Amino acid sequence: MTMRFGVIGTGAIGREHIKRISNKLAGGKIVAVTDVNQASAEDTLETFGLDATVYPDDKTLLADPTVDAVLVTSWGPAHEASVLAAIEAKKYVFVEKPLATTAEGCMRIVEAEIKHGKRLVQVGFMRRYDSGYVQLKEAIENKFIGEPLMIRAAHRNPEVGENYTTDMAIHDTLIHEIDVLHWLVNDDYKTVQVTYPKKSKHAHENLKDPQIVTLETEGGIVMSAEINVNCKYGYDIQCEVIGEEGVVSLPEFQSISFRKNAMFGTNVLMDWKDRFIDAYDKELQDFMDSIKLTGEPNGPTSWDGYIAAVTADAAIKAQNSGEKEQISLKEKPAFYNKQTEAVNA
Ligand SMILES: NC(=O)C1=CN([C@@H]2O[C@H](COP(=O)(O)OP(=O)(O)OC[C@H]3O[C@@H](n4cnc5c(N)ncnc54)[C@H](O)[C@@H]3O)[C@@H](O)[C@H]2O)C=CC1
Ligand SMILES: O=C1[C@@H](O)[C@H](O)[C@@H](O)[C@H](O)[C@H]1O
Repeated sequence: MTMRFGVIGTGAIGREHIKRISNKLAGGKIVAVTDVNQASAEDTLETFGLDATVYPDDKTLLADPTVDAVLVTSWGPAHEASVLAAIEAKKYVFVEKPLATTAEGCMRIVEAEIKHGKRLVQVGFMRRYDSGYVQLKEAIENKFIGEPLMIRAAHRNPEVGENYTTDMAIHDTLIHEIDVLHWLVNDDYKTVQVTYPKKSKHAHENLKDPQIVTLETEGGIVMSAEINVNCKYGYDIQCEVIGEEGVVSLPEFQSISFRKNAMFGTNVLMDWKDRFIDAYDKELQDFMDSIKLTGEPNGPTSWDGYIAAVTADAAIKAQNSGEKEQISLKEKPAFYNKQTEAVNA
């Protein structure tokens, strides 16, 4: 059976997902779109050849009985209201990060989902579907490097606009490391601290860039993540896990090597859209397939969105205090333990 999607937010990533569902993945179809910029929503019909209805807002789109699931790809501050409305309408939801911009907002979604009684929501933490990170996790779980002790990560963007602020380094950029690093080692965060190296001359006046975020887990693993969003040379994601018996590293993005003009080299990507293209495909294919198979999505949960929000809040506090800040999570509801057991069974 085809899953009929409504799309809330037809900007950069909304369009990427429309394209992959329409042209690349199996079992999905876009039947409805909306955007506060109505012209953008209308434009997707022609650009992607969609046979879809354009709605004025998320509420009217959700009232369409032909919509089985929604993609929430609007701006972060709009996510919570659309996700809660989708749960109320009993529709499946694939929501881009962040699930909500506050921990309290994420908790409202968790509570609504639990009240509904089965999982409806998947959060777009696509790195969990990237084959490089999956291989790292397998190596850690197979004890290939013994117990993991430390992680060194880097998240580098070529440049950011004037509207990118110091706290966005945490809730827009580091949020991917926050999600994937604790998942890799299956441990909970305990503390976070932020330090600022010498400022890059490419960072605009009010932006502190680069930043070093140090996360410590309950099990004592120390993770150092460099956020460097004006590195100029490319979009570069690094991750090295240092264990008692060895070290494993995230593979470089595959590209041809070249010999030319007395140089030997390889290309570095410039755009986030290309780096995790397979992972974006896999997360949405899994969303559709697992709902068809089990009636519930199988990927990152609302609880994962809550963990990321609490950790990001503590990291923003640490940006301002310069101190080591505590990360305090509420107890995980049994509802999400049950889901994890079912997935692992
Ligand atoms: N997983 C990933 O790697 C990435 C995730 N994202 C996330 O996806 C979301 C969207 O990001 P972009 O596409 O880059 O932003 P964008 O600014 O290109 O697009 C956002 C769109 O949402 C629309 N919008 C805003 N409020 C709305 C509302 N209440 N209802 C309907 N439409 C609304 C805007 O008019 C705009 O067209 C963000 O939360 C961002 O963090 C973005 C890029 C990569
Ligand atoms: O999610 C993303 C963007 O919103 C963010 O701005 C970038 O820094 C990330 O690399 C990208 O994956």
